[in-house]
Amino acid sequence: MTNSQLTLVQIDNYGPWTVTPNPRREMDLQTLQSRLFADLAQFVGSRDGYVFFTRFDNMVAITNGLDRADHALLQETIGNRYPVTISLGTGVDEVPVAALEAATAGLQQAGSAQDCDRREVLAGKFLSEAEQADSNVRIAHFDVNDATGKYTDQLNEFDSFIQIEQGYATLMRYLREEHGALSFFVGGDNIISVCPTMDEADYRNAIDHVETAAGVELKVGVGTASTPHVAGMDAKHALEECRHEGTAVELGRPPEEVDVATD
Ligand SMILES: Nc1nc2c(ncn2[C@@H]2O[C@H](COP(=O)(O)OP(=O)(O)OP(=O)(O)O)[C@@H](O)[C@H]2O)c(=O)[nH]1
Repeated sequence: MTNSQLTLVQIDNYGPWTVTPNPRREMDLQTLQSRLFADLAQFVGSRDGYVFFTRFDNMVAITNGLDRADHALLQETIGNRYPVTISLGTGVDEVPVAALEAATAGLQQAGSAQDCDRREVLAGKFLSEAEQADSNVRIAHFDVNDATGKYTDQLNEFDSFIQIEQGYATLMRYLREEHGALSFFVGGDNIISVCPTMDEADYRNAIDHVETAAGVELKVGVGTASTPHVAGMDAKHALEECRHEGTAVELGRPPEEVDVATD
């Protein structure tokens, strides 16, 4: 079955820290945030998960394949190396937004993001070993058609950015509202979504909606597997098939074929 295990990563009491004893230099905060994201990407990615920077003070990870001990180790290693600590909330559901709601509830029940005594909370449900073996996560990798020719080589960077961001904003809202899928901008013209069970027409409707509402043309490759990395790789291969065939939507291979592949 499709089952997403999502983790909300929240920097503890970060707002007050950024201004104590005085407001800190903005580029120092940006350095800390991007290094923390890089360390999370390394830790989660090496265990075949995905993490997205979202607002940097709060980040969202897809953690199918990572258990409670992995999460506790992540908190320990960040706490040892950074001037801030992180709380982690987890949730599991067929519908990604429901998994994130559950993950969020665990942290919100433990206190506010800005409580000075709420630190390193680890709350929520994890897939059991048996559930992990029986579950698949679905990754959709969206890409703007000919972003280089239409935007990068034609417009200044800010106007290109507006186009890409408008496409992203339209897609993220549509998939969230229609399907409970969660979409994340990952750089360039790429958006990665964690999705519940959706068919080809659902993806096509999403792409049509973005073209009509924002004037941005997308294509998408979809992968389904036991971990985000394996599902995401199959999505990338499916996207290459879109490029090759000139199609807008390619659903990858069935999970039983994807999970035994070595790429
Ligand atoms: N995060 C991420 N970014 C990528 C990936 N592939 C390409 N990009 C980014 O996307 C930008 C545009 O590359 P493409 O999407 O290949 O180029 P395009 O001009 O849109 O051409 P087509 O996609 O073939 O229509 C690159 O400069 C990269 O920044 C990827 O797999 N992941």
